[in-house]
Amino acid sequence: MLLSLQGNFPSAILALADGTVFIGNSIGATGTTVGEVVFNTAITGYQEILTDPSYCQQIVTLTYPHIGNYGVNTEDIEADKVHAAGLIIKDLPLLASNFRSTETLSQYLVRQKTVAIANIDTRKLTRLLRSQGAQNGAIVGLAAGEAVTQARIDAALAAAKAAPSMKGLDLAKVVSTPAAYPWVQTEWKLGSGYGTQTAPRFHVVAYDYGVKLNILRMLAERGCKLTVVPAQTPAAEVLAMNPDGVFLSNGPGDPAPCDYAITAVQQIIDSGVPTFGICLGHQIMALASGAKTFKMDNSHHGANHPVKDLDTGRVSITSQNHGFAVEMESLPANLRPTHISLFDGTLQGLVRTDKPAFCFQGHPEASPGPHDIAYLFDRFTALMATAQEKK
Ligand SMILES: NC(=O)CC[C@H](N)C(=O)O
Repeated sequence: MLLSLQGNFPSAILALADGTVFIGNSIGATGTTVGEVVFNTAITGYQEILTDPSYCQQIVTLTYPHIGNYGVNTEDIEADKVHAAGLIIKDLPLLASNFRSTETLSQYLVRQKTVAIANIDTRKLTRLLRSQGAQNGAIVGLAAGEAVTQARIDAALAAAKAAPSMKGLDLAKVVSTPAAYPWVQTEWKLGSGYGTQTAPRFHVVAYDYGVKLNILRMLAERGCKLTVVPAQTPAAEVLAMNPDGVFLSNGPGDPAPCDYAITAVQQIIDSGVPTFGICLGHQIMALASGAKTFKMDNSHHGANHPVKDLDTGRVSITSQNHGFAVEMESLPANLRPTHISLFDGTLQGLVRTDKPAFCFQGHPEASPGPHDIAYLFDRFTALMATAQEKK
């Protein structure tokens, strides 16, 4: 299979900022892409990972060695396009087979103009990233017939070294929707596909910092009709919609420079409207409450991360995708930790003790991943139900 893959696909170069070079095969678009190289340990869900807007300006390595075997379909998307800056895999099976598949991973990557490399030692790459921390890289996908030359390798290395650091980058406003839109689509079910929320109990305004669609679907499934608004929408505009709750989405980049979001979230929480944040939304809620965030040495990307609920002792296996985290030591008196990672002890969940607001660092919407911690969505609807009773 390896020989056949090499025969059918042009060459590609992966260069890291530290000077490491891998040569493999181009299985996506031709051209050069740069970004922060991270590894994700999920075994399935490559289409959801590629379309997750939180991967903007990141090149994703999948540690599972066979990627592409069930093809690509029109439904398993977390946004309307691929957001990852590039893809690195070991082996692309030559046969894609699934009843929902409409094209192969390689065809999809070409159509989405995503540069991708296969057939490199992803275990070696992962060990390098794991021991030295995340670093920038470049993939060069060559055209058929083009040879890997020293000049091309040098150009790839130069591109990797010139890529901007993720620290200090505000990408939420880059990927956010340009205009507000309504959302009523519910979760996917075998046999009927996605459904529609026709009898909503709550109106939720969702800040789109790069929202994964399955979050919106899981809220709609639980009785919410949503209005998704651009990242820079002022709090006054959101509160004027008289929402039952406000949701703060996941998103790419560093949360610290997102001053517009931090200010708006401060005002929203102060107003007393129930608020729930996921991932970047969790980090923004923490910053808006006076805590600090930092860039982690070893970021979390996978679908098997154990997280402990400090209130109940319950351990959930969770989906994760973050490179920044909230500093435990920086928590003000009105922010109480509710969840921690059992991998490295970092903070995973927070609740405001003075307001109906809470947040989670991982991904309760999974997609891909387990649904152990979906109970957080029910916690949000319960908060909104309590607030409605008081009205
Ligand atoms: N998935 C997310 O929302 C990621 C949040 C942030 N960009 C981080 O890397 O930590």
